[in-house]
Amino acid sequence: MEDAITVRDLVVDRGRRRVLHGIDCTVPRGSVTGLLGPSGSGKTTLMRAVVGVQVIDSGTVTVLGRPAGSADLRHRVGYLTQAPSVYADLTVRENARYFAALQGRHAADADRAVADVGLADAATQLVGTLSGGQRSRASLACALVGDPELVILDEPTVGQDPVLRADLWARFHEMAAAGTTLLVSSHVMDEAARCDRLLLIREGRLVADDTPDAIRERTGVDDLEEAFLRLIRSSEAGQQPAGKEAS
Ligand SMILES: Nc1ncnc2c1ncn2[C@@H]1O[C@H](COP(=O)(O)OP(=O)(O)OP(=O)(O)O)[C@@H](O)[C@H]1O
Repeated sequence: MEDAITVRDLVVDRGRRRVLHGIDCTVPRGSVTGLLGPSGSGKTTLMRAVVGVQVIDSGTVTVLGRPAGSADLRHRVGYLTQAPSVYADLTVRENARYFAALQGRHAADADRAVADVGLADAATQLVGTLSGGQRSRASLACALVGDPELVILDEPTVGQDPVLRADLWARFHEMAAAGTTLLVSSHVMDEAARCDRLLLIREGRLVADDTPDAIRERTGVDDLEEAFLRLIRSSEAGQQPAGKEAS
């Protein structure tokens, strides 16, 4: 089956600086792919290119068989940005129902999305009165409410407690098992092990594109943070960066 996302030789400059230096990667359908890397490494920029809101300098980004940003992808791709995009003067439920209506979905779909992110008890609370972590989950509910084929989540678990983080990751895997493709960014390496596949990015270059087990095997360590360090060191030493093609 064709991959959900195919990125070829993607180069992006932002503010006169090269931010992505020729990224090549694929994201298989029906999987949870983690986009991991330090702050400022280019994760958001790559996600913006996939969603089609980033001006690119060269290369191609193909999403669900179409050029990224194509109008017909609008309802097929969900995007959670780092800044919560919900209305502060509406309740959680009203927000979810509003975004559901925009996507031709029903109130029941909205209510399910709210429950899925653990906000059922806060459904009637104004978003403006929520904690940061709750607001981010309200935004997540709105990104998921249309049941998109591809979901791009920029650091969805920041500010969540460990139980909620575990619940959210379980929900992501349920969605993947039902056929949804998820690309999830994080700079917390302990989330890497929760992903089916990993894209490791550093300073705008891909350091690895593989499964967690393959990365462990290649580097000879179980801890993915240590594995990531070894991959960086070997790429800095001029060796072939680890990746699918290199294996
Ligand atoms: N609008 C902008 N103008 C100029 N430079 C930008 C702009 N947005 C981002 N950058 C730069 O591009 C680089 C990559 O940023 P990006 O937001 O993609 O990183 P990130 O990996 O998502 O970081 P974080 O984990 O902190 O969100 C950084 O050096 C950042 O300073």
